[in-house]
Amino acid sequence: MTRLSELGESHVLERILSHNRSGSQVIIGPGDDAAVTAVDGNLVSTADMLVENEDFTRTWLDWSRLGTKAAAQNLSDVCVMGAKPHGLLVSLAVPNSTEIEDLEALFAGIVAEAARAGEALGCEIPIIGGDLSSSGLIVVAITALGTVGGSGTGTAASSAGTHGSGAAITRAGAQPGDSIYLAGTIGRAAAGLDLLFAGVDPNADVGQDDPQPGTSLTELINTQLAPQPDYAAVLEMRAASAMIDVSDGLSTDLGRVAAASGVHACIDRTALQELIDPLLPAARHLVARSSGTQAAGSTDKAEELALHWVLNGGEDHGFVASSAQFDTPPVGWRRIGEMRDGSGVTLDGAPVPTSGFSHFGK
Ligand SMILES: Nc1ncnc2c1ncn2[C@@H]1O[C@H](COP(=O)(O)OP(=O)(O)O)[C@@H](O)[C@H]1O
Ligand SMILES: Cc1ncc(C[n+]2csc(CCOP(=O)(O)OP(=O)(O)O)c2C)c(N)n1
Ligand SMILES: [Mg+2]
Repeated sequence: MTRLSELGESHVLERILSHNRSGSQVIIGPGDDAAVTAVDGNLVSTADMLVENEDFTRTWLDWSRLGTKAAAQNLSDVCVMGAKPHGLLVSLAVPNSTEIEDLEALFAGIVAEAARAGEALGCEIPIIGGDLSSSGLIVVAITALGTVGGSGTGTAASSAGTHGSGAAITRAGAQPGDSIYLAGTIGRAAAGLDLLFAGVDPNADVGQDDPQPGTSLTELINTQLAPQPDYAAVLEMRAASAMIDVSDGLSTDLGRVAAASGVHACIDRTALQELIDPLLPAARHLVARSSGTQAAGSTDKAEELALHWVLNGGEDHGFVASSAQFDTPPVGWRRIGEMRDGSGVTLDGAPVPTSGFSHFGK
């Protein structure tokens, strides 16, 4: 085990970049003052960071999964714009005492998730640069770059894209009459976070003899620690009027689409039941732990908690899109409601308050 303080910056860089892959669009990669890439189309850029104690804690820290999460949260943002990613800039601040093997695991996690996204989207996504610094707290900040509107480079065709968005799919194109679709999951990462905060043993018996795939306690925790967005689903959503990545929770993120588009998003509770039911064993377990009993009424509380996770939990990086172009949902998507005239978000007609995550608490 070698600490970064024993190696110095250039050797650290050499070790971590040994995990990187090349990309055919890279003209100048890591090593010069800036990277140069050949792009075709309009540039799409996004940045998201993971900060220790705000987005993860050292107690749960697994460096490889931290890399997965940092890459996933950025790649999903590029992808839901209907763009194809072509490079990542990775900026890291870590303590001097960090072991190089851990930093290598972080990089390998980023590279592996970029490869998974690249495979789904038919592109190469190398790390093209970044920055290193030392800090008491761990910060992983990634900038992801992609393009839309080139000669066949976008991932999805947008009906909104023709109206001044450079072929990108924005939050602002939803129309009354559009169906609302969800790809991937919502609620699992939030359940995982509550399990982690409660210190639940992932192997605890919660009466799930045969859990649905992805919903054992371990898998819920893993969705929080290393989300796996369904990038390929975006390729199936060929005619989205609006699209967003659910990072802060459905209530907040669908609310953003409704506000930007000037429509009312009506969610159908029946459609959410398939997302709620698999979370009930974890919810019952947490409710029973906090009340110390299996008291009557805890079933209602568990249902309430599972609905809360589904409505307000982000971080699975599910995708929400609106479109009027499909009779049946495209592969990988489920219909969860409809856009109407008006404003705000409702669940079976009842207003859904915006209760998703906000860094500054409000
Ligand atoms: N420090 C900043 N400087 C400039 N723009 C920012 C900054 N932080 C956030 N934004 C922009 O505000 C918008 C909302 O940010 P955010 O909620 O993080 O979006 P997302 O959920 O898609 O990551 C994004 O377009 C983002 O680029
Ligand atoms: C230790 C810890 N506390 C709280 C959370 C919950 N949390 C942190 S960030 C976040 C939402 C997504 O993060 P953000 O930076 O807002 O991503 P963006 O919306 O910018 O994509 C949530 C639910 C967490 N994952 N870990
Ligand atoms: Mg962000």
